[in-house]
Amino acid sequence: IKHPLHNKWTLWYFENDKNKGWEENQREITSFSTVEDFWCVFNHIKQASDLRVGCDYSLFKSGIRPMWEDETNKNGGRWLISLDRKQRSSELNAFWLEILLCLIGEAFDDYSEDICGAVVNVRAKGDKIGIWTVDASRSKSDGILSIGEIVKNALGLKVTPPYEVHNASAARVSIKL
Ligand SMILES: CN(C)c1nc(=O)c2c([nH]1)N([C@@H]1O[C@H](COP(=O)(O)OP(=O)(O)O)[C@@H](O)[C@H]1O)CN2C
Repeated sequence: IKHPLHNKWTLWYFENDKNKGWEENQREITSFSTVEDFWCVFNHIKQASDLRVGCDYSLFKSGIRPMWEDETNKNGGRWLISLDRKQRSSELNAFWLEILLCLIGEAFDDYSEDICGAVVNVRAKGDKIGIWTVDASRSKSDGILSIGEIVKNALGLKVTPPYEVHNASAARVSIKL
């Protein structure tokens, strides 16, 4: 029998088609709920480092869309790991796989409930990995800090990455627009 995961997860792919809206460019690839099916999907698709710049992968709990506007994301935020260009060849794929395994393996102990998903952005200016949590308010700060600590240790980061609140990010975009 296959080994069931605690949650069902959905993998999304974002390709930057200028003729379409951002939301239209977010495409659902597939969902899985066993360890074996995770590896089938993961071994079948391109590595993050092989994606064209401007593309993303997102892995979110099924039912949560990989966007700020989703009910479950709208009050949340993300731990944001920004890589420099040379880390694409040396660490991007290893970091992304490590984060995926933390997610499906519920590595955040009793704060795994606060996890929505994770995003990897492949960008010319430097790749990014975001771990999205459900609520950025002070009421969830110990969960956020604990998740950040586990991510920092899992990736062996020397410095603690920043945690960004989505509505600030969304506001920044609207101001920029
Ligand atoms: C529903 N909706 C429109 C919407 N909902 C969203 O949730 C959402 C967006 N739009 N995003 C748009 O992508 C641009 C690049 O962000 P980037 O994170 O790819 O990073 P770069 O600037 O390409 O490095 C953002 O500036 C924003 O325009 C980003 N984003 C998460």
